[in-house]
Amino acid sequence: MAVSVFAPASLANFSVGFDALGLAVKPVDNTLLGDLVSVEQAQGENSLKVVGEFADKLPSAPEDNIVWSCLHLFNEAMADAGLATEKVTITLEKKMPVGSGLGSSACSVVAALAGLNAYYRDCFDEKAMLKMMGQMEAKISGSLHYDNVAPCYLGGLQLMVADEHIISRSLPDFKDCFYVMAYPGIEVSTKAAREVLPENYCRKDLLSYGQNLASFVDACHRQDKTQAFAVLQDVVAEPYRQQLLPGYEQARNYLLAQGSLAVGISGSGPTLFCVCDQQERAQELARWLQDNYLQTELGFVHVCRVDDLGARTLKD
Ligand SMILES: Nc1ncnc2c1ncn2[C@@H]1O[C@H](COP(=O)(O)OP(=O)(O)OP(=O)(O)O)[C@@H](O)[C@H]1O
Ligand SMILES: N[C@@H](CCO)C(=O)O
Repeated sequence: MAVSVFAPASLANFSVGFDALGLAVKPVDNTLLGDLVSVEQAQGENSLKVVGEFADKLPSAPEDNIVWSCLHLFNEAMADAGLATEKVTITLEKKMPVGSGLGSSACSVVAALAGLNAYYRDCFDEKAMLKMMGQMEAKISGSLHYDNVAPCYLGGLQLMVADEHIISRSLPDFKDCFYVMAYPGIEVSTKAAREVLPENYCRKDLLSYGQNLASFVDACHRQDKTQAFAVLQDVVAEPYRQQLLPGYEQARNYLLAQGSLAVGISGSGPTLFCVCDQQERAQELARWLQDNYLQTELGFVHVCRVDDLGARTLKD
């Protein structure tokens, strides 16, 4: 039996929750923005085939692909649980640009691990899976943060909680909002974007950070859109990372002047996101970003909604 799992793009940090908030997104035109992994029984040894638009951006040796590490981690977990495994052929359809700020590695990790779990008829529960996903993200980015893998796996808006037995909780999101995601077509590695951040923050920023995040979470629970987007300001990463994003400041100023509810950096960038509550306005801003924010022919812009489903098995 072969299984195929799709894992969607995500917007980590959401400006106010560095390493602590993440939102899964899906284009309104039904484009599959994310990675696809299929798992089937092998004739011989384990193998990994990589296809798709961004396949050539990944290391050529299968052992250097994070999906291969996922297979090893999953097989170890099966062995520890006293469960038998088979040799498998894995196909990764790499639809996500690498180093994009859209959670590209998370898409591969989540699709691979969820695909393997589906293949073995859900041997592991959600928490066990999330822990493995976090471990694989940490291997790639050098630090443990769940703000891409949790929304990508579980869907919706996720808040990372400081309890390793829970890891992530769903927050109520704003169903009438559109998220315009503009990927400029250049690569910014998560590691490099973390290295530009200061070791220490001043008291003023610390206080703003706590207040913005708390106000945002409160506004989500009360479905107070005005408060939620009024406090969506990033004092932790954006001031230091915007130097890595050509044209970011100009685009941000334009989009806010045109009535966007909020503008920010998706994950570690270079993707920019802006929020609108009218689809027509979102489409207009998407066209502007297409003409003014993209740097190479690899760039794209999508008008998205929240993806409530997260990783899902696709039927043939
Ligand atoms: N299947 C895979 N998908 C993505 N990156 C992979 C994969 N396998 C190995 N890599 C390597 O992992 C690194 C991913 O880097 P990084 O964390 O900056 O990217 P990312 O996950 O695409 O970022 P972002 O979360 O900003 O989209 C790259 O060096 C890439 O070559
Ligand atoms: N929270 C992480 C997300 C990386 O995709 C960061 O901003 O470094």
